Amino acid sequence: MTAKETYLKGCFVLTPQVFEDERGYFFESFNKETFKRLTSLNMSFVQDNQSKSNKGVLRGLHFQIGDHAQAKLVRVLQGRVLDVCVDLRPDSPTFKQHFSIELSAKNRKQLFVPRGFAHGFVVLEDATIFSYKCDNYYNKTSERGIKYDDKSLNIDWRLSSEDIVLSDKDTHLPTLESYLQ
Ligand SMILES: Cc1cn([C@H]2C[C@H](O)[C@@H](COP(=O)(O)OP(=O)(O)O[C@H]3O[C@@H](C)C(=O)[C@@H](O)[C@H]3O)O2)c(=O)[nH]c1=O
Repeated sequence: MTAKETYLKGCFVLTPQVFEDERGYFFESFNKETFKRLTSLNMSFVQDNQSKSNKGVLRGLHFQIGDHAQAKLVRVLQGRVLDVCVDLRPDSPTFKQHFSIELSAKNRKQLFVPRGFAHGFVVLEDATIFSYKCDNYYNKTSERGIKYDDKSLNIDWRLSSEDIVLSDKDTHLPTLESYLQ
């Protein structure tokens, strides 16, 4: 496994070491000790989530607030996404800046999204299976979000808005400016 910190402090891209042989492949998708050695973070993940979506589905930008804030370790088991996280830590030098990366079953990359970030992804292939670990439990009343096409964030989602499929909830998310007020 290798880990590279992005320009957003505490946000890492991880790439596992893959062992291939005549049977197929093997890799450690998460190892608490290795993760700690590479990132200096002693994570205790408590919930694993999985979702399946077709091309064009965009989930995000989501986060939980207060004591229910979540760090997430995200990856793709099948297919391909463009994954995006936004630094919403008011005291961070990169407040309101975002990082995006293609995650796929092929590249096996993982993104570690710290607490205090919004997170979302757009699916680039049908039947994409997305999987993530969270260090805090789901709490419905603490859920918040920012609209994916927020003008001030100016995220390049690669797909045009006509090709993007949102949940009803995600259609009605506020802009960053109105959320911060
Ligand atoms: C996130 C979540 C949802 N649910 C339920 C609520 C709802 O009925 C159904 C679908 O939920 P959502 O529409 O919120 O699912 P989704 O839009 O996939 O939400 C996820 O998006 C990505 C980008 C994230 O970063 C995640 O943290 C999470 O917010 O699943 C849980 O039971 N546990 C959970 O942890």
